[in-house]
Amino acid sequence: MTDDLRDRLRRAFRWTDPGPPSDYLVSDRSGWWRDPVILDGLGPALADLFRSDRPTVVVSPEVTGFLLGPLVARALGVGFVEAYRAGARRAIAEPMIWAEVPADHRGDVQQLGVRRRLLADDDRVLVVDDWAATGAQARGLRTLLGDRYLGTAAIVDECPPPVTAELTIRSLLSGADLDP
Ligand SMILES: O=P(O)(O)OC[C@H]1O[C@H](OP(=O)(O)OP(=O)(O)O)[C@H](O)[C@@H]1O
Ligand SMILES: Nc1ncnc2[nH]cnc12
Repeated sequence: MTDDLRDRLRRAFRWTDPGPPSDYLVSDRSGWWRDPVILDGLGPALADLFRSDRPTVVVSPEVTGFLLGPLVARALGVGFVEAYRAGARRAIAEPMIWAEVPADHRGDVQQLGVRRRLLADDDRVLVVDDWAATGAQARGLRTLLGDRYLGTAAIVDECPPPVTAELTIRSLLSGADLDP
């Protein structure tokens, strides 16, 4: 089943060329969400990467994580917590836990924050994201979550192997699976 899903993910993915002045290709992941078989399979497939670690909650960074995280949470039978990017919207008028996200694949340093009341000290947190490029979001969320961090489940992981191992990133595809 997971091999079928991997094939489908490869087929539904495209690199797009934004044209000058950009000199790199941009990932187009929209075909993943448009395919009902992929949408149905992603939650359970990502959940299976960490099911034996018994997560009690899923946390994902905005914005694509808000789409994917709840699918995985549902497959695990647990709840979902949003991790907001500082400055992306109006301030949230509640006590938050913030952590710095080191420079990511765009070179941006950001802050991610979650509502404090939604996480218990003994939660076992699975981070879910569509893509791990440098591991910056995973690293920022591990800082934020501390001992509660179990690891990160991603559709694509193109981090260097030591980063993948250090941050316990597990994925359905590697960067090489999507070579242009
Ligand atoms: O490993 P990193 O270097 O942290 O990169 C991974 C992040 O990059 C993407 O976010 P992006 O802001 O490009 O897309 P999104 O707004 O669709 O989530 C992706 O969704 C991850 O959150
Ligand atoms: N959507 C994406 N997120 C992170 N890294 C990427 N590299 C190429 N596309 C990407």
